[in-house]
Amino acid sequence: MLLLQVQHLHKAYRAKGKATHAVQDVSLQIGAQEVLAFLGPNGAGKTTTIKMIAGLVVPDRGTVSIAGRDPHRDPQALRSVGAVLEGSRNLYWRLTPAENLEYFGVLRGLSRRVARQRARVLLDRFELSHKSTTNVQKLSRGMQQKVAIAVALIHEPPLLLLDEPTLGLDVEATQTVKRLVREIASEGRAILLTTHQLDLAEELSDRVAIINQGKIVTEQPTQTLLQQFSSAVYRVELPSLPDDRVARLIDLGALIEGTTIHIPDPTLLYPVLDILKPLPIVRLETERATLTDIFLKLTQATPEPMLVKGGVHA
Ligand SMILES: Nc1ncnc2c1ncn2[C@@H]1O[C@H](COP(=O)(O)OP(=O)(O)OP(=O)(O)O)[C@@H](O)[C@H]1O
Repeated sequence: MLLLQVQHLHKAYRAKGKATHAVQDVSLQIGAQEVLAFLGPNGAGKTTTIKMIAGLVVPDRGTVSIAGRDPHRDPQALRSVGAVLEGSRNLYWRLTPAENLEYFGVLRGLSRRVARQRARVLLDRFELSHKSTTNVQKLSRGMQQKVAIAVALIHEPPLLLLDEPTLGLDVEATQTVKRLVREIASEGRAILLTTHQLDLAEELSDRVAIINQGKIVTEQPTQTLLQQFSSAVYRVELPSLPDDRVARLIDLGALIEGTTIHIPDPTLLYPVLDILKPLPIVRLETERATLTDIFLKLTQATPEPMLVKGGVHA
C-alpha cells in the first residue's frame, strides 16, 4: 500500500522579478514498511519538496497524497504525518519530554489520557523514562533527537518525515536513531529520510531518490541502484606502481590507493590498461559501488580528492 504519493510537483520562488525553479516535476512514492532516502546536494530542492508534502509550502503544480488524502485540500491528511524537520526544533525546550509529548498529542487530537499513556510507552521505548521530568534543554543532543522523533510519533502517523535525523550525533546516538528508524518502518510506517550522510542512507534505505537542481535524477530500490553501478566500476591491483604511471593515471581520472587503481568509469578501463602496459597485473575486477560514488556521479558534485596512499604521490 502506498502511504505517500507525490506526482509532478513544481515550485518556483519569485523575488525581484527573478524565479528560482526549486522543484521541477518531482514524483516520489513510499509504501508501508519502506524507508526512502531522499538525497541531493545543498540547494537541490529537498526541503522545498518536504515542505510541500507536509503542507507548509503550496506547490505551483502537482499533487501530494498521504494515505489517500491531499494535505493541500484536506487538512485532515496532516494527521497522517509526523515530521522532524530542521533538527529538534519541533520541541518546547522549557518543557520536559513527557510534557512535550502530552502537549503535542493533545494538539493532534488525542485526549489527555491517551496522550499521557502513549507518552509513557514512547519514553520507555526510546529509553528516556529516567529523563521524563528533565527540561528538554538540559538533555544531550542525542536524547533531544529521540524526544523529537517520539513527538512526531505520538499520534501514530503512517508517514514519518525525517530531515537529517543524525546530524551532530555521536556514534552511539547515531546507532540508536538508526535502530529506531528501522523499527518504526517495520511497524508498517513509511519513512522519508533526508541526510547528507550517504553511508547512513545506504544502510537504512529500501529505496533511494536523488534530486539535483530541482529534478529527480534517479529513484529506485537501493540494492538495484548499487548493483547497476557496481558493474561500471573497476579495480586493478599490481605488485608495484611506478611514480610516472601514477601521474598519468590520475590525469586520466583514476583514483590510486597504494598499488591499487580504482577506475570510476568503464570507458577508462582500456586507456588505464594502455598506461600500465607491460607491467604485471595481480588482479582486475569490478568493484562494488557505494552510494557516495553513485551520488557524485549523478549530481556531478565535486569529485572526492584523489586518494594517494603508501608513499606514492603524483
Ligand atoms: N523561501 C525561499 N525563497 C526563495 N528561494 C528559496 C526559498 N527556499 C529555498 N529557496 C531556493 O530554492 C532552492 C532549493 O532549496 P531547498 O532548501 O529546497 O534545497 P535543499 O535541497 O533542501 O538544500 P540543503 O541540503 O542545503 O538544505 C535553492 O536554490 C534555494 O536557494
